[in-house]
Amino acid sequence: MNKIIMKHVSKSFGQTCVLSSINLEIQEGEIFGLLGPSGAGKTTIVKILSGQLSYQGSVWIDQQECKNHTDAWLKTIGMSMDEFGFYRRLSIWDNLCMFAKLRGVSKQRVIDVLRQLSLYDERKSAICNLSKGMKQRLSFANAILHEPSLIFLDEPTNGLDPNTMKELHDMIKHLNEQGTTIFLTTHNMEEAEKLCDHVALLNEGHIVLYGNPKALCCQYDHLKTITIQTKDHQKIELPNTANSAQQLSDVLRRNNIETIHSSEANLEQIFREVTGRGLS
Ligand SMILES: Nc1ncnc2c1ncn2[C@@H]1O[C@H](COP(=O)(O)OP(=O)(O)OP(=O)(O)O)[C@@H](O)[C@H]1O
Repeated sequence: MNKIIMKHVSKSFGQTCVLSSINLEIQEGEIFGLLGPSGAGKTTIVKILSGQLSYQGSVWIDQQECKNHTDAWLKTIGMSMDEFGFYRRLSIWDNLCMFAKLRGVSKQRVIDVLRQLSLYDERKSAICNLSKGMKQRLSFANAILHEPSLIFLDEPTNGLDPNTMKELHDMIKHLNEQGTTIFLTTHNMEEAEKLCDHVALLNEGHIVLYGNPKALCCQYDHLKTITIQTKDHQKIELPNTANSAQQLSDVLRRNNIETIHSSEANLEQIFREVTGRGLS
């Protein structure tokens, strides 16, 4: 069943068209990744879906057309965005308790979530003294506090070190296993390949590609490569096609191979192939 449907959604700021006739379907219970370079329009889509921006076209969430997002509906979604929306001088505890009260969530649930995200021992720290990773975890805590069925995560791991990123990925997967639909944006293709059931690539306000990350990588067969490290320390990269057979057999005949491996196309290469540009 579809959790979100977008039909011909467009958005302009003044004369500038930022999104052009976006059509998307996000299934209930999946992790969906919206990928694209800076300025592609990812945050604009999240803001439209979460009722923060007007738009042309139509959006359905849970089979209901979203023209006016009611307060009751807003309680069914969670959001973690770059602008954290916390009071910087207040503590983790005071901030979360305030949001909990607004959503009718118990203090026990605040304690449970803080423990789950390893923030309980830091609960008295002011927001302005937190590291980037702690702020991301806190933002995530706030998004899941009221146990929503749909969560928007806008670049949840941006700027995090690999360990903190892995922790957050585990939390996202855990939440998804419990049935929560996750809509995340990222420019990190590796993250998308690891986490997402489906991805859409957004470029200059258009969806240029949609699919399951692994299926897309198989589909772009001609981007597969063979990498050979020779005994005399040369690195040879060949496309994984029949045309490379001659070169490969030459190296083999010379008995000059130290290591050899083949690799599938990745989303970064596919994006470059489709748009003619990189992601950063
Ligand atoms: N309120 C606004 N007024 C005018 N232009 C805006 C507004 N919000 C976004 N834009 C413009 O819309 C375009 C898309 O912005 P958006 O933040 O959606 O991109 P993004 O893909 O999320 O980028 P990033 O990865 O850098 O966050 C950008 O050119 C941005 O400057």
